[in-house]
Amino acid sequence: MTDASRPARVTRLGPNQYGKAETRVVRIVRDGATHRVKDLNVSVALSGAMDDVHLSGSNATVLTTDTTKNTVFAFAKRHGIASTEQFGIHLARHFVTSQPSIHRARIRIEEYGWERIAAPGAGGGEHSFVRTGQETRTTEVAFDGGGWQVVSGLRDLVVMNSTDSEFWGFVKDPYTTLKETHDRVLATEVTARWRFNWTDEGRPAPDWDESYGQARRHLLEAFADTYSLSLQQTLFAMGSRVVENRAEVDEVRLSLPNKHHFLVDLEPFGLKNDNEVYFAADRPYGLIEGTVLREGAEARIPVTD
Ligand SMILES: O=c1[nH]c(=O)c2[nH]c(=O)[nH]c2[nH]1
Repeated sequence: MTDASRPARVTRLGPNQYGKAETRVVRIVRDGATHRVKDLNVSVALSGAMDDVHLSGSNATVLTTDTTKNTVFAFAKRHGIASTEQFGIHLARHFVTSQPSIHRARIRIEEYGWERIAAPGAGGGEHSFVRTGQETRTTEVAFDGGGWQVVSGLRDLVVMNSTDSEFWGFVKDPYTTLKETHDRVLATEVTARWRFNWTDEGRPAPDWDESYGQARRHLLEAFADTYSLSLQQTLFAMGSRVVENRAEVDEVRLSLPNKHHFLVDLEPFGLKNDNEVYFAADRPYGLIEGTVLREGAEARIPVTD
């Protein structure tokens, strides 16, 4: 076929990545009779010289997704799981430095918490656990052979203030029916991600577990301390509290569904509702999202995911 008679190419390959998603690994550390549990959900995404596998079907540059899953399990034994961040760093470094075709690795990790059951019987406190019903800890580590980006966070952290929340002074148009309120319930389910300014292994890494615990504490304390005139204002206060108190964090991205609590009309029953009985609606919900940045820092956490 001559060039002139060859049909014009209408497609080309755009950005791509691959890897095993959601490898569930549980690592038990047996310190005598006292056991510790790390329970993770690890997703690996690799990218690099992967044109041929898409365009010609040659798999010569492909480290299989099955291998990436096996590596997660092997590294849980070989390196242990000191923290989600440290585990992600081990994995990302391994994939990028051991395979010439892999130029970038992104490791997402969710951690599910387990608490000891303090039963009076023998051994209960040492090897029996109950899943913490609260939040899930999250981490995303990205490495391109040069710099690191670590974004940690949490999701499903449900919080409520039963007062100290008002909402008034908003736009009224022909469709507005919402009543102004000077005392409402403010409840949300926090998804937070925060970006560390640590980018290279020449510098000491933060103490990941300490950082997580403190960031979580600051989010909760700011939620509780803020006399709220809107969930947007509370969002900014929560993100600011983390950035102001944690020098290792430059950016906090928050997604806060407004879990509306509507006062129930009890008049038909001859009862007065003095801010006591609410209908907790599950949908629709207002969705308040925003990023808080350290002065001079750039927004790098994606707005939508
Ligand atoms: O804190 C709030 N922010 C809003 O933007 C909003 N909109 C709304 O209906 N209720 C609320 N509450």
